[in-house]
Amino acid sequence: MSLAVSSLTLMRSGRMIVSDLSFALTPGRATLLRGPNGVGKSTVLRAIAGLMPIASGSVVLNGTPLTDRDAFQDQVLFAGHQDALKPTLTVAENIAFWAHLFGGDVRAAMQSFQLDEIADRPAHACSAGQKRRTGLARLALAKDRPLWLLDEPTVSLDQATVERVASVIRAHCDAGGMALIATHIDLGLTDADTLTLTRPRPVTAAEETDPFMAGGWE
Ligand SMILES: Nc1ncnc2c1ncn2[C@@H]1O[C@H](COP(=O)(O)OP(=O)(O)OP(=O)(O)O)[C@@H](O)[C@H]1O
Repeated sequence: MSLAVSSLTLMRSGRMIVSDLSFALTPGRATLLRGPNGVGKSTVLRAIAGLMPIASGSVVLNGTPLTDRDAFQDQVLFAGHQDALKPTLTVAENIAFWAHLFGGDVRAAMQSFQLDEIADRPAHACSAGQKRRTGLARLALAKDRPLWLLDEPTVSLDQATVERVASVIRAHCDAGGMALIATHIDLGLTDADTLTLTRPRPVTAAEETDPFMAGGWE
């Protein structure tokens, strides 16, 4: 059980964002993905989640390559900047919807993120923090997915909920899971590993005119 990322290169709109990145995650460990704004943290998480193409390199999770799309993604939970809520559905309905996808216990997920009080509120009528808590209830549903990819999971959350999220991540890792977390906020995961991204070298004139690179993907 592991995630192995080898020589990963990622492009956005013809610009090289990440160059030749290699790292491995081992079961039972959380890794904080660090680096300044715009360095590519979300890009790395989205690429591993299969949400954007990779230019070169390989990503293998528990022996399954990223290119084996369904088998790979069945092992991954991605929680991005957006809360992925359906605005007209209530909080409870949104969580029930995800439970169809991930399995898990809707009531326990709601309790875990203290959502009972707002269970019947349409998502569009929730505050930013309530939306985020609802979105994070996916963590309680997707316990069986070994790899969690979390992009700034605690933005808009109060301190108590930040600690709650940290304890859910800790429990996931204690059960043998892996988590890769981009965050500018201290989650209190004192024993987590750290992976710091730095900017790739500037794009050369030759690369600028290369038709493959100039094409872009977005
Ligand atoms: N949709 C897009 N199309 C093209 N380029 C993009 C797109 N989204 C982001 N980028 C660029 O990709 C680079 C990496 O962005 P990314 O969001 O991965 O950074 P980040 O490290 O997560 O930043 P932050 O800490 O601000 O969240 C940035 O230079 C950004 O301008």
